[in-house]
Amino acid sequence: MVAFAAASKSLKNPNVQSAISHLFRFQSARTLLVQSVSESVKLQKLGDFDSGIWEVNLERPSSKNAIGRDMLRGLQHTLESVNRDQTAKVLMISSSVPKVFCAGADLKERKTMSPSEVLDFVNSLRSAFSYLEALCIPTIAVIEGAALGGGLEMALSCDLRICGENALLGLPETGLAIIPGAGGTQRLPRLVGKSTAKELIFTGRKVDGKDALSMGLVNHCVPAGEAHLKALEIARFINQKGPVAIRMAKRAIDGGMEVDIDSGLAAFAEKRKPNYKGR
Ligand SMILES: CC(C)(COP(=O)([O-])OP(=O)([O-])OC[C@H]1O[C@@H](n2cnc3c(N)ncnc32)[C@H](O)[C@@H]1OP(=O)([O-])[O-])[C@@H](O)C(=O)NCCC(=O)NCCSC(=O)C[C@@](C)(O)CC(=O)[O-]
Repeated sequence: MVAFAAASKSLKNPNVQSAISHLFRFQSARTLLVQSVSESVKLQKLGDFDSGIWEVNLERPSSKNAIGRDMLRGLQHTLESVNRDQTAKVLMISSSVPKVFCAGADLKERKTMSPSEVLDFVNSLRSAFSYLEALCIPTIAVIEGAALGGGLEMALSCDLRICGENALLGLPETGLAIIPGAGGTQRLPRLVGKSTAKELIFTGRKVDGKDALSMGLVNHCVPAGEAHLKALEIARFINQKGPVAIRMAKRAIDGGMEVDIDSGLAAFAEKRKPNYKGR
């Protein structure tokens, strides 16, 4: 009884609380379930106190996670199952291929496609990224290494981006005589400003993690190899909050950014979608 009282007293000590939260922060996550949606896309659900944190893992080493038709289907099915399941609270998107997040569209497969097949593919990729952006729960892209072309466009569709210092981010499409067709021309300027986005897209320049942080392209840049840990730390903070409040906050921010502030607040207060004026 005396020992119990002493233990509960020490639990109230701020130093002990801080040590516990430090331990909690660095405790590695336990994966409870791995679902293989396609050969190159795996869905992991973390367990124990991380229950609610889900992770999409890109795993196509032969092409540095370049997205072809099969991988795109896997991604679409995965995102749909995440959106359907009320137990999912936060989604991380990461790569199990060293030194790369995603190399963009599969350019080898592209060579085998007819012009109309290319058009269909790019439309589907764009829709998949819009679906990702509109997912009802927060999403975090975990970027170690290259996130290029469609790979960066996927990360831009997430709510947060965490990268390692070794990251290489860019939209090199104009060098291939195409444009970033999966939303990069729209999402990059909204994040870093019109002029910086134009410079990056016109020149195809690739930036490292530190530069990406300084231009607001990522939320955090951490030492190489630590992006996953940082993302998990943030996912854990989100996971402790009220899930309905988090979903509503995401809707309010995303919906409100499209309209002027008064319309955004009115729509939120009346629990309706904003009335968009004009096109
Ligand atoms: C990622 C690094 C830095 C790794 O650089 P690295 O580690 O030096 O690896 P690598 O360059 O030796 O590549 C390893 C293997 O991955 C393949 N690979 C690599 N990337 C792709 C790809 N995209 N498509 C298909 N295969 C790819 C590459 O061909 C090679 O295959 P192998 O020769 O061993 O058989 C380098 O490989 C690289 O720079 N890749 C190209 C990145 C790029 O240009 N991405 C833009 C693609 S276009 C796009 O995304 C268009 C889009 C989505 O916006 C709109 C649209 O669809 O039209």
